[in-house]
Amino acid sequence: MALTALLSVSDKTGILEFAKALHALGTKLLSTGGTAKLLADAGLPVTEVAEHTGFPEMMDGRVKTLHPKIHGGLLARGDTAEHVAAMEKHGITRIDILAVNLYPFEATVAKPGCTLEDAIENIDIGGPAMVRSAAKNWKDVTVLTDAAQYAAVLEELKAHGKTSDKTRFACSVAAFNRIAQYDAAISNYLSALQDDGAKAEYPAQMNSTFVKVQDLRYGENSHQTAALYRDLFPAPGSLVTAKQLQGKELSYNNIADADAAWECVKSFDTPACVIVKHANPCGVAVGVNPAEAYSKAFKTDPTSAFGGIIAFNRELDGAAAQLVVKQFVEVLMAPSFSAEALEVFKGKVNVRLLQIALPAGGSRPWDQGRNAQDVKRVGSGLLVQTADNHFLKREDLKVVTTLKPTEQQLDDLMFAWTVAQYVKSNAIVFCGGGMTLGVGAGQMSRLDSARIASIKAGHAGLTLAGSAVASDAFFPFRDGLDVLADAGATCVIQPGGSMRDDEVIAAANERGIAMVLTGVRHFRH
Ligand SMILES: NC(=O)c1ncn([C@@H]2O[C@H](COP(=O)(O)O)[C@@H](O)[C@H]2O)c1NC=O
Repeated sequence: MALTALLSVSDKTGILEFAKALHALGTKLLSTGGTAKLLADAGLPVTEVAEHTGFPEMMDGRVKTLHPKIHGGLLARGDTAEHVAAMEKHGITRIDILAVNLYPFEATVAKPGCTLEDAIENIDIGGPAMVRSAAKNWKDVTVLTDAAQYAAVLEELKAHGKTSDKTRFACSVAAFNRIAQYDAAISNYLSALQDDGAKAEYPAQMNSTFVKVQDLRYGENSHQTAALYRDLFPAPGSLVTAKQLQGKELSYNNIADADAAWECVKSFDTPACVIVKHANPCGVAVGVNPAEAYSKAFKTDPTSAFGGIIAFNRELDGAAAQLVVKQFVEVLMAPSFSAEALEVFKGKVNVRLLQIALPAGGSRPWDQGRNAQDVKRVGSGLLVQTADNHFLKREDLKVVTTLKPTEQQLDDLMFAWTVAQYVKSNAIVFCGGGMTLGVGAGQMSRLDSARIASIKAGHAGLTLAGSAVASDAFFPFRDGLDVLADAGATCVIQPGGSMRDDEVIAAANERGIAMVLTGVRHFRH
């Protein structure tokens, strides 16, 4: 018996070709106003839903398909005698295939100046209702909610005259997912609306949709299970858009560390390299090319770099690859890899190579490829904040000491500040000559971070004489500054804002240090 397909789409992409192919297979076509017109104009025999139900489309299209002849045709179970009898009694035709895409609610509310009225009129009612009916009755009905599904379904129809259970079930799941996304968008929009019509930054209810990228072997530890999900529409240049070119499966910790490395390396204009261990940079440097940047970054802390996650913001070329391959590396990330670099790592089958396109607009696209919001789980709750996407400009700096920093010192301070943004608090970062010299991370006391950073520089055989230091937050007392001065630092960048700023500034003057304040803090927990 010939199949019947109901086509009702707002986005008409690919629908004509799909309808033509269905028609060629002998499928009867049913369709709503605009879609029916498109098909009829192309010469296809199509029955309008209004003609099929004997009920006109009305109320500006608010009522088109909401009719028992449509929903009975979608919901009737083929294996239930009572359902089949009801269809016969009421002259209901089985609808075997349903292709629907919904009124563009998400695109409408994304437009600047969208009114509540525009938004409400773009809430599709009949479409989701049909999709739910068809998806519930997946054993009898194939439901398509995305033009990308048309080709595969046609292939099956051509080959077998029907779709498989597996395909229909997969289509049903995709359909319910689409409805969930759609309803989440409506709920988010409406629950963010305030009395004055403005949109609240944080809606009364937050509905998020994430799509699974992959299961992971385990979580942070082997007794924990884990998976990676991505945003429905990931930002270009973000970690989840990475293509793995070779290497072992990524682990949970690999991904967390890779994200830290990638976010940090993206912050530099010039060729840069970031080496991360346990979510903290243990070596960061800029250079004339990736090879030089890597050599400098590695020197900061060769011990910690072992088994590190290494990110570049330029193509990884053969010269840099020849250097990196000498160390044990877990993950290597770059916007691209030269043929020579790929050849170097060909034999290192375990090394994971991740290629991530930098977003258009250069390697320093502050507003692109970064999350707008950060979220963190707390007991039965979610902490939400705007992401720390503050990027300091040189002109924002306030010199507070009698000694003014030189241009070279300002370069070093800006570099140190950029790195400190990606180091867990309390962060103290000694730098010089475009490289990190000592990194103190994640300590409960700033004083200890300062001590650790200086000890680590010593272990790496690096001198801190004449170094520049960034502190991610203010110095509560002068003691932290004294540790930096004792180590050999000559300039410091910090937010300021402590009750004892005067004491700290006086200490800097006393110790011959040039100090600049940013007015912005970069806590990272
Ligand atoms: N009201 C209804 O009964 C109804 N039935 C289907 N629609 C939608 O109408 C759109 C297609 O309309 P047309 O074929 O007229 O261009 C589709 O997005 C479909 O989801 C409806 N529109 C809105 O609810």
